[in-house]
Amino acid sequence: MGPCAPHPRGRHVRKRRGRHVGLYPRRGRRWHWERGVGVADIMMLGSLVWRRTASAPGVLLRLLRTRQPRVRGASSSQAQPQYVGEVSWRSWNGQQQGIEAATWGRLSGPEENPWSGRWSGAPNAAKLGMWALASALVAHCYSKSPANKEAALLEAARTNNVQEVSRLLSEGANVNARHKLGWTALMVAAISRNYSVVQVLLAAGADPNLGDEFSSVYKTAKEQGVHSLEDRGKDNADSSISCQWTNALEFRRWLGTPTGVLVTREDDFNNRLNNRASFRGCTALHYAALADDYRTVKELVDGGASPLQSNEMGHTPVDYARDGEVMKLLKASETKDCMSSEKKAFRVERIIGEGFLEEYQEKQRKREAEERRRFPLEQRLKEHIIGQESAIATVGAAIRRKENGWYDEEHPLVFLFLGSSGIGKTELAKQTAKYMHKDGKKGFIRLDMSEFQERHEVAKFIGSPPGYIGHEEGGQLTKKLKQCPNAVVLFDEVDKAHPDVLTIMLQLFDEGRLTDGKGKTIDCKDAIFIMTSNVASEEIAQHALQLRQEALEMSRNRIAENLGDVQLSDKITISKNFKENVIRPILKAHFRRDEFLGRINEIVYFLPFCHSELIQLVNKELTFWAKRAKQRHDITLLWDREVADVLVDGYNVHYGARSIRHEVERRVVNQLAAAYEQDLLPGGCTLRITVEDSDKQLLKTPEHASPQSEKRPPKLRLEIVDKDSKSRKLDIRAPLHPEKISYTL
Ligand SMILES: Nc1ncnc2c1ncn2[C@@H]1O[C@H](COP(=O)(O)OP(=O)(O)OP(=O)(O)O)[C@@H](O)[C@H]1O
Repeated sequence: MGPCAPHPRGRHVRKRRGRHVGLYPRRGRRWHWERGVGVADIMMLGSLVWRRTASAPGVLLRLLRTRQPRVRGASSSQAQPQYVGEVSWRSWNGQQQGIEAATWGRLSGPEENPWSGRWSGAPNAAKLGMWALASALVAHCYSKSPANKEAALLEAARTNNVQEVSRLLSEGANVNARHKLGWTALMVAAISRNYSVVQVLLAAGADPNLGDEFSSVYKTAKEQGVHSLEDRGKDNADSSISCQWTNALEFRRWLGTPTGVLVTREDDFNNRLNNRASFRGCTALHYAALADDYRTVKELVDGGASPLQSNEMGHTPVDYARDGEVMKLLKASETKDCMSSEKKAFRVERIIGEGFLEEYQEKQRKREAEERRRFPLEQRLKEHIIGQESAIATVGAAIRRKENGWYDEEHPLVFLFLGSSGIGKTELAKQTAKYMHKDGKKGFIRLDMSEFQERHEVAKFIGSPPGYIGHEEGGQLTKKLKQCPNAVVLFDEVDKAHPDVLTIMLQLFDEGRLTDGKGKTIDCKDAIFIMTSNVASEEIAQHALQLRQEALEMSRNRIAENLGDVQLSDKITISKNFKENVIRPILKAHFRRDEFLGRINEIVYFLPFCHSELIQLVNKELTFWAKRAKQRHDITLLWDREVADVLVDGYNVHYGARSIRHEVERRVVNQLAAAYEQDLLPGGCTLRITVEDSDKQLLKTPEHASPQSEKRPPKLRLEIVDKDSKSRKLDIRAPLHPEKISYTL
């Protein structure tokens, strides 16, 4: 590498000085070194060296060797730079890199660079001492930072630096550590076709069945609250030299400035993948198949990667393989999948034999049964659904029967979920699908039955017969069921469907199969069908509220009578009598056929929320906004216990959890947005939501039932918590009356 062209001087350059101090990004990933070395330069060199850990000592030594004494007397008028020396090393991307040291007259004068004056007067020993100190600092930082080891491991895996990978692993780098966007070193090595790195990583215990947490560029950017693309406009606003863009970007990355998700994915992982596609759940084997690299695929399969593992889209590695050797290998290993998750054995004997598949499936079944025992479905559902315990128990029990083989194999499971809007019917169906099909999207089919209200819309459901318009398209249900015959199928608002559609559904529930417009029969006895309806929701809600009231009064009476051991319980059960004498006649009148109701395995009742469940819902909503505030604006959001008591007042039995969400948006998020707009929220501040002191009294009245509280609900206000834990009220102006009224809801 020869001396590079000096940086052009002149006004244009002068304008840019503020951004590029000391080391100047140049075409071809080279960097200038200016003679007037200052603290900023040393820090930048430190950052540079830190990122290229393997060659750090070499860089510094060579740098010290090549440094020459400054040419005395150089002034800003002496424009010609003098070449001093250069250093080069293998960089993080395997390319030759270099620092070229040159003297620049423009910067050597003390009037332009105050540091240079000090440097020129300092003895050589002091300069060397400074360098030694800088290198010691860098080495210290490097040796202390475990995260850095992992970052270096990812980088070495990408650049096929086997020695560096081995060194880092021997120094204790976590072989399964993830990049901050979600992939592991094994995935990087697989997509980069670096099979020898794959070998080393597997031998060191890398788990070949970990799934990527990166989805698509846009989704990941949204999840992480990061920009999906680099902010080109801002960075290049005053740049007229297009060739500097790439290097300026890398310059920022070296300095730790956040870059966009797209750039990070392309630079740190691979730049040949479609950035719109979703990669969540892709294992190293998926990536090796995508890279079409036989040796890496073989290493991974031999090392215990499961060819049966699906990603979030439900695709296994073979779905990504091209026809040829890789495809053959994956297909062969699908039948003799040697995965052993218990032992994490990375060199597994190839077991070829007729009974292997059955043996593997039996093992898999046992593993799943064990997992179910340890972490039952009900428990998982309760993590996402507040209240609705009897609905969760009913669904959980039916699915347990099915999973353990205690069910009628000839018919699919059919549920009817009844209850008012926004109380978790759809959510329960979604979570059940997630449980049954892990993250596979195809495992959940949702059809809005209000789209099938007319007789002619039957064709949309199962597809038109030959000769009719839309025959080729197929039906909405049949098309999806074909892809996943054991899916969880949600028929939303089934009461709105045309009777002819109900007839088809009856056939489906009864026989467990369906014939589409093309005459093809789909067997779906293993599917789970869930219908939801708001029919009779008013009756159910009124009955539940009445039961709750009775239970409350009973408890109060017992307390008044001084009977010990009184427990206030919100749990109520809908009686069989009510179901038979009130609900069934309503359903019968609506669906007009007994046989349809007869094919439903379980009618599941969803009840209005009680007070404690409402408090949980409010806290869930506030937690959601607190996370957002932290991620997007670096604001810590806290709230007093009484705030939840105030917000539950927004509950409307007809809109369920949605009414709570809207109340939180109206009374809290509106205030936050207004305060933010009025620049009252400094970054990194702590905010507390409280009830106005004067209104706290209102909350002490049971259920806020006093005539006064009916007129005016207690007000909520925002306070900023200072470092000394003192709070001060925010004076937010109401947007409609910017001058006069304070905004307290
Ligand atoms: N019991 C609950 N626990 C937690 N969140 C809930 C609960 N019920 C509803 N939600 C939330 O409220 C929203 C609406 O819920 P969902 O779609 O399940 O309502 P639904 O009962 O199916 O009503 P609809 O008939 O109007 O569709 C969802 O975002 C859901 O997360």
